[in-house]
Amino acid sequence: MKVAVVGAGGIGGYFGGRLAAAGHDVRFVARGRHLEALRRDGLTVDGPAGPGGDAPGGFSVPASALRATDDPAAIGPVDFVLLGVKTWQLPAALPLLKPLVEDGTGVLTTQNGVEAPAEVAEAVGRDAVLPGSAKIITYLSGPGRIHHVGGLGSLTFGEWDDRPSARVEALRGALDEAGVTAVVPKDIWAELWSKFVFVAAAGGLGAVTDAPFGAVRSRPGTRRLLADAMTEIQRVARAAGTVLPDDIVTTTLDFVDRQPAEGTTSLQRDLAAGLPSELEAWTGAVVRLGGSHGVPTPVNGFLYQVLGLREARAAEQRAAEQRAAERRTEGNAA
Ligand SMILES: NC(=O)C1=CN([C@@H]2O[C@H](COP(=O)(O)OP(=O)(O)OC[C@H]3O[C@@H](n4cnc5c(N)ncnc54)[C@H](OP(=O)(O)O)[C@@H]3O)[C@@H](O)[C@H]2O)C=CC1
Ligand SMILES: CC(C)(CO)C(=O)C(=O)O
Repeated sequence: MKVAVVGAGGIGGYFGGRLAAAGHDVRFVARGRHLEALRRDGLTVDGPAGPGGDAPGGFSVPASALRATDDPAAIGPVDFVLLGVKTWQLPAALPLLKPLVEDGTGVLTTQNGVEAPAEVAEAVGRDAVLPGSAKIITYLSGPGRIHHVGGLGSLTFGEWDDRPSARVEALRGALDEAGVTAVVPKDIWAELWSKFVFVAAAGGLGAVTDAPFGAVRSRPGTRRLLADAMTEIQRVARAAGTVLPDDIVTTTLDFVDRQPAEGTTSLQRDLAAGLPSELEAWTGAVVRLGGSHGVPTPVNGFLYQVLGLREARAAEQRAAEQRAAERRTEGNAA
C-alpha cells in the first residue's frame, strides 16, 4: 500500500507515522524546518502511544525509513492520501493533491467540521474523497516531533455514500495492523456531525471564556450555554440532511464530563496564542449553514462574532509584526 501524507502535523504525522512504522510505503509531504528534521532525524512520537492505546511510550520512524519531500510530483500516484492540514490551510494545499491522485486513489479527510470533504471534492472529485474523523489528541512539539496527549488513536472513515468498498476495507486492515483503531461506520456523515456537536460547542465556549472543559461544564450557566450551542448544531445537522440521535446533546455532555478537567480544544489554544484558527470551519460553519437552512443559531452567532473580532485583531497584530520585521531586515541590508 502506497500512502502520501499531506500535512504531516499532529494528525498526519501520527497516523502516517504509525503506517510507516508498520512497514507501509508512506511518503510525507512537508515543508520548512519540519521537513529538514524529518529527513535528518526521522519522526519521533512521544506520549501514551503504544499499540495498546494507553500504554506508556511512543514510537519513531528512523530517517533511513522515512521518505519526506516538499514535491508531491516526485511521489506520483498513491493508493491513499492522508490529508492532515488545518481547514484554513486547505486552499493552498489542495493543488498538492493533483500528482498524487489517479483513478481509485482515496483521499482521507481528517479535518474537524463538516465542510472539508466537499472542499476537497472540488479539487479531486467526489469519488476520490473518503470523509473521515480523527479521535485523538496530538500536536507538533517541535520539528520532526509529535506529542500524543491521549485518546483512542482512532480514525473513522468511509465512502462518501457509505457503500462498502475494497479500498475502505484495505485501509481499515492496514490501520488495524498498525495499531490504529479504524472504524467504518454505517453513516460517516452522522459521525462527522456528532463530533462537530462536541468540538464546535466546546471549542467556542472554551475559547470565549478562556476556560478549560472542567470549568465550563461545572458552572450551571456555561453548562446550559454549552447544551444550547449543541442543540443548535443538532438542528442545523437535521436541516442539512443528517438526523443525529435524539439524545445527542445528553451523550455529548456526558462525553465532555469524561474529558480531563484541564482539557481544551485546538480552537481555544490557537485563538489564545494569537494564531490562525479553525473558527470559520467550526463556529463559523454552524452560523453559515444555519443561515442557509433557516435555522437560528443565536448562541453560536454570539460566539462567532466575539471570537471573530479576536481573531481579526490577532491577524492585524501578526501583519504589523511581519511588517516591522521586514523593515528591520531592509535596514540591516542597507
Ligand atoms: N491534533 C489533534 O489532536 C486533532 C486534530 N484534528 C483535525 O485535524 C486537522 C489537522 O490538525 P493538526 O494535525 O492538529 O494540525 P497541525 O498544525 O499539527 O498539522 C498541519 C500540518 O500541515 C502542514 N501543512 C499545511 N499546509 C501545508 C502545505 N501547503 N505543504 C506542506 N505542509 C503543509 C503544516 O505545516 P506548517 O506548520 O508549516 O504550516 C503542519 O505540519 C485539523 O482540521 C484538526 O481540526 C482532529 C482531531 C484531533
Ligand atoms: C478536542 C479534540 C482534541 C478532540 O479530538 C480536537 O479535535 C481538537 O481540539 O481539534
